[in-house]
Amino acid sequence: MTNFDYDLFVIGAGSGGLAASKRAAALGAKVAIAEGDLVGGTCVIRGCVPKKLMVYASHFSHFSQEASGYGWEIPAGKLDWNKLRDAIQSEVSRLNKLHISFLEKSNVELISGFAKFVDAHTVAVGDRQFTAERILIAVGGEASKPDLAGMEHAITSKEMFLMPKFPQRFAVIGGGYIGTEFAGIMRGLGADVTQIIRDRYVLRGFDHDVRINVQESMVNHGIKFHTCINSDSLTISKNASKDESELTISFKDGDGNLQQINADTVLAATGRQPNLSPLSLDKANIEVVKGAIAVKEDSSTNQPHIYAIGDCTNRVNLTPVAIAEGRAFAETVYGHTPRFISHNNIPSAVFSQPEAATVGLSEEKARELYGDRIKVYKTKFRPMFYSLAGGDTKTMMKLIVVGEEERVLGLQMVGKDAAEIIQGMSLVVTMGGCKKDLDNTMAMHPTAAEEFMTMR
Ligand SMILES: Cc1cc2nc3c(=O)[nH]c(=O)nc-3n(C[C@H](O)[C@H](O)[C@H](O)COP(=O)(O)OP(=O)(O)OC[C@H]3O[C@@H](n4cnc5c(N)ncnc54)[C@H](O)[C@@H]3O)c2cc1C
Repeated sequence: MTNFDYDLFVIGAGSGGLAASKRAAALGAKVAIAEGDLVGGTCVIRGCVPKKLMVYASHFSHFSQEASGYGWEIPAGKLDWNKLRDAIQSEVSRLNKLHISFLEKSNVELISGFAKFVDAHTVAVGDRQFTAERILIAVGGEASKPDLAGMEHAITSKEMFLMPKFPQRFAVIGGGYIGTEFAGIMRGLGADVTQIIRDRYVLRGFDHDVRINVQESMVNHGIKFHTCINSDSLTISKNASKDESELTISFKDGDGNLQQINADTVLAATGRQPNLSPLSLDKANIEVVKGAIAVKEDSSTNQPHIYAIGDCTNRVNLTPVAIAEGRAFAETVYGHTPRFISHNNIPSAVFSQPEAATVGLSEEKARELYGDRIKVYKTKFRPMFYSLAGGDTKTMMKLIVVGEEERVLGLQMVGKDAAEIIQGMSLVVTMGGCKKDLDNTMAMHPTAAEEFMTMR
C-alpha cells in the first residue's frame, strides 16, 4: 500500500474548500489545504460579505429624507469613502484571521501558495510537493472581461472594494446580478450611475416580472440605462485631452446608432469563469467541459479519487451551494454516509435596490414545463413604511402553482426584505407545499410577508 502525506489535499480555501476540509478532518482524515491568496475566498474577501456591507452603507443616503416623513429632522450626510472602504477591509481582515483560526482548531494544515498538479496523486506548492490519497479541487472562479478594445481600463468586482477614490460618474457594463447590485450600491452612495446591458432588462434568466420591477425601481432611483446594445461594438478609451482619469465608453444601440458616455470608473460585470489555468489539470488527466471541471453527482471527476466542488464546477455558483457540496463530499467519503446535493429549488437573492429574491421556477420556466396547468398569483403594492417616508418603491410578489392541488412551483419577490422573506418561504417549495398550506397559515399583520398567505 502507498503511503501518502495526507488523506486529503484541498486546493483553495474559499467557501467550499474550508467547509470540506474541516468536515473531513472532524471525521478523522489527515487534511491539508492550499490557498494562493487570502483564506476565505471570493465570498469573504471580495464577494458576498464586503458587497453586503456596501449595500448597507448605500441605504443611509435615503435616511434623512425618509426619517423626515416620520417627524425626524436629520441633516443629509456626506459619504467618507476612504472611511467606508477601510472599515470594510478591516472587517474582511478580521474574518480572514477567524477562518485561519478555525482551520487550526480543526487540525487542518494550511499551506500558503498556489497549487498545481504534478501527477494524479501529487500537488506542488512553490518548490514543495505533497502526495495525497484524495484531492479536492475548490479553486472557485474569477471575473472575466470580454476581448474588446480598451477593456483593460475597466475594473472588475474585485477592485470595487479597493477603489482609491470614489468615482462621481460610474458606469457598469453587464446586466447580471453583480452589475445590478453594484449599480444600486454606487447610486446609493451618491454616484451618477449608468448601466449598459445587452437585453431589454437586467437579470437575464430571472422571472420577467422580477426583471421589469427591479429595473423600473432602479430607474426611479436615478440610474440611467442603455439597453439592447450591440455588445460586440463596445469599446473603452481614455480621454487624454481632458481629466486624465476620464473614460469614454462607445457602443452601438439597438438601432445601430453610435452612443458615447463618459465615466470616472467603469465596472466590467460581464461574467465569471472557473479558475483553472494555474492548476495544470492535464498532469492528472482531469476532464474539463466548457471551461469547468466535469463532475458526477457525488462531485467526483473522471479520476475517482479527485473531486471538485463550488464555482470551479460551474453548477450553481453561490456560497451556500459550495459549502453544501463540500460537506456532502466529506460525509460521503469520510463519514461513509452518501449524501448528494440537489441543485433544484435553490433560493437566491439579488441585493439590488429594492432587493429581489426567488425560489423554484420562474413563470416562464413553469410554463415551459407544465403549460396551461400553471396558475399565477401576483400582487403589487406600496409597503406601509413608504406611506410616511414617501417615495415610489413598490413591492411585487408572485406565486406560481400547478395542478388542481395548486402545488407551489415558485415564489418571486421584489421589495424591501425580499431575501429574508423568501429564505423562510423557500420551505414551502422544498417540502412540496400547496397554496392551501399558505391559506391555512395565519397571516402576521402588518407585514409585507403576509401577502403570500392571503393571495387571491
Ligand atoms: C461580487 C460578488 C458577489 C457575490 N455575492 C454573493 C452572494 O451575495 N451570495 C452568494 O451566495 N454568493 C455570492 N457570490 C458568489 C460566491 O462568492 C461564490 O459562489 C463562492 O465564493 C464560491 O465558493 P468556492 O469555494 O467555489 O470558491 P472561492 O470562494 O472563490 O474560493 C476559491 C479559493 O481558491 C483559491 N485558489 C484558486 N486557485 C488556487 C490554486 N491553484 N491554489 C491554491 N488556491 C487557489 C482562491 O484564491 C480562492 O481563495 C458573489 C461573488 C462575487 C464575485
